[in-house]
Amino acid sequence: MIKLEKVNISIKNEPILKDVNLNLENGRCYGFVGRNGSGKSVLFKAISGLLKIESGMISIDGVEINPKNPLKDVGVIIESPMFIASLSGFDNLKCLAGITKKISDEEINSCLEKVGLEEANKKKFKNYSLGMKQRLRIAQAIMEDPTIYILDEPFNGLDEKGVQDVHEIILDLKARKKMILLTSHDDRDIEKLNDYIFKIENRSVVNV
Ligand SMILES: Nc1ncnc2c1ncn2[C@@H]1O[C@H](COP(=O)(O)OP(=O)(O)OP(=O)(O)O)[C@@H](O)[C@H]1O
Repeated sequence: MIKLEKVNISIKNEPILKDVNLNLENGRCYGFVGRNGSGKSVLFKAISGLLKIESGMISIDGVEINPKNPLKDVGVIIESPMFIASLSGFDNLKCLAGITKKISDEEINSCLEKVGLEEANKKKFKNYSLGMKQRLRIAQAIMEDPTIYILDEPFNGLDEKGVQDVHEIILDLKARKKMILLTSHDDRDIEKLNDYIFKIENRSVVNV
């Protein structure tokens, strides 16, 4: 379980989130909504351990998460990962998979297939369209089959088929009892996929 207790976050002395308390359990999908700039990405970065909080505590199963001890076993889409422009989609994923050496080439290919990039996986990343880049980010987040998924706007730039593919991927993750944190500006994604919805408003996170 991921727990946030009285979490306060400021960036450059500007308070962004105040007194956030959350209990996030395995096997659930949590949707976060809120206006542009309300703090969704900042919250996701803090939960991932990519950002230092001002006060309070973020923990997983009792162990503190912070930039010195970031969340592990997690697939993250927050900022653009550093894909290499001159490499194909497959080679980019192979490079990243090489860090942990957990998965085979076949598993990478099956992931590319899941996100609908089987045809394009030999094209260089620099020649990918916006939607293809987003599909590759999703493949990268799911490829090692982590337990937790932190997906900030995973539907950005996707066409209708792409949105449908990612819905199916998320429903499959839910069926396999993964924890998913999700943001989307489209209420249809949020309503279809999430068990719980939180709104970020006036620096607070409230139940919807
Ligand atoms: N690196 C940064 N430096 C300064 N301010 C920042 C930085 N990152 C985020 N912020 C500020 O934190 C606030 C929350 O930003 P955040 O990106 O979390 O919003 P969001 O809810 O994800 O918005 P959107 O829906 O547009 O993606 C904004 O006021 C933003 O300007």
